Amino acid sequence: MILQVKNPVVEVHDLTVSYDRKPVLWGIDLTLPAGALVGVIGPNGAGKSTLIKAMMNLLPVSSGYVRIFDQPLKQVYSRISYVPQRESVDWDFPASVFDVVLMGRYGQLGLFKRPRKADNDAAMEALEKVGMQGFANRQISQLSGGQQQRVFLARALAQNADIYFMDEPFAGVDIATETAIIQLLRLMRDEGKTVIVVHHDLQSASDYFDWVVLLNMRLVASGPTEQVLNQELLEQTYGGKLTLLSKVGDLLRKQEFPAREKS
Ligand SMILES: Nc1ncnc2c1ncn2[C@@H]1O[C@H](COP(=O)(O)OP(=O)(O)OP(=O)(O)O)[C@@H](O)[C@H]1O
Repeated sequence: MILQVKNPVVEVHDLTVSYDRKPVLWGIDLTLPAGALVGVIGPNGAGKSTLIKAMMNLLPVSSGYVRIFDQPLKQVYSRISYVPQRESVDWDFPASVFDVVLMGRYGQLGLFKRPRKADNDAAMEALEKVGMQGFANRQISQLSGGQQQRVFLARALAQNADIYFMDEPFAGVDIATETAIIQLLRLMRDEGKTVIVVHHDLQSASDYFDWVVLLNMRLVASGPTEQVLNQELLEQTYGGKLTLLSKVGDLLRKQEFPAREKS
C-alpha cells in the first residue's frame, strides 16, 4: 500500500543510503501530501532517522534524489526546519534558552546581520507557544529533558518554515509535555504546515497522524493512517516480533472498539 499523491510537498525517488557501503535504506519511492501530520514508523534500526536526514540532504546518498515543493533541496532550505533527537545535541554548551530560539531566525536574518525587534519578538512568541517564556534567560544546561524538547520546538517555530522534520519529539517527555507537543503540531498542521515525525509508539500513532510511512530498510507502506495501520502491514514492518505484535493487537483492538476504550 504505497499511495502516491498529486502535488506532493516531498518526493523521494529511488533513494538508497549506505553507511560504510552497507545499505540501510533501499530504493525508497514516496510522496507526501501538503498540510499533513506524517508519522515515520518502524522498528529500531529501520532507517527512520536516516530517511529524514536524507530527505534534508544531511547525508550522502548512494542513489536517488529528493525534491521539495517540486524543487531541488538547495532551493528550499529556508522553508525547511529540522528538530534533531534531543540526545544528539551538546546541552552543556553555554547559551541561554532565548539565544537558542533566536537561532531559528538566522535563516531569515542572513549571516552577520544583527537580530531586529521582529526577530526578538518572534523568538519570544515561540517560547510563549511552548509555555517556556519564563525560562528565556536560563542556561540550556539547566533544563529538564522535557524543557529541552520544548526549547527545540520553539526554535523550529521561530523559523516559521513550511515543512518540519522532527526526530522523536516525544522521546523521554512526560505525558503533559507530550500532550502539549501534539497539540502544537496539530495547530501547525491546521495552518497548512507539513510536519514529518519519526515516532516509535504504535499505540499513539493512529491518534496522532493523518498519514503514516511504515519503514524497515525498505518502504513497506505510505498512505492515510486508517489504510496503513493494519495487522498485515504492521507484521510486514515488524517481522513478527512477539512483543511488538502484542502491541499491534492492542492497537487493532482500539480501532475496533474505540468507543469502549474512551469511556
Ligand atoms: N553514522 C552511522 N554510521 C554507521 N551506521 C549508522 C550510522 N547511523 C545509523 N547507522 C545504522 O543505520 C541503521 C539505521 O539507523 P537509523 O538511526 O536511521 O534507524 P532508526 O529507525 O531511526 O532507529 P531507532 O528507532 O533505533 O532510532 C542502523 O542499523 C544504524 O546502526
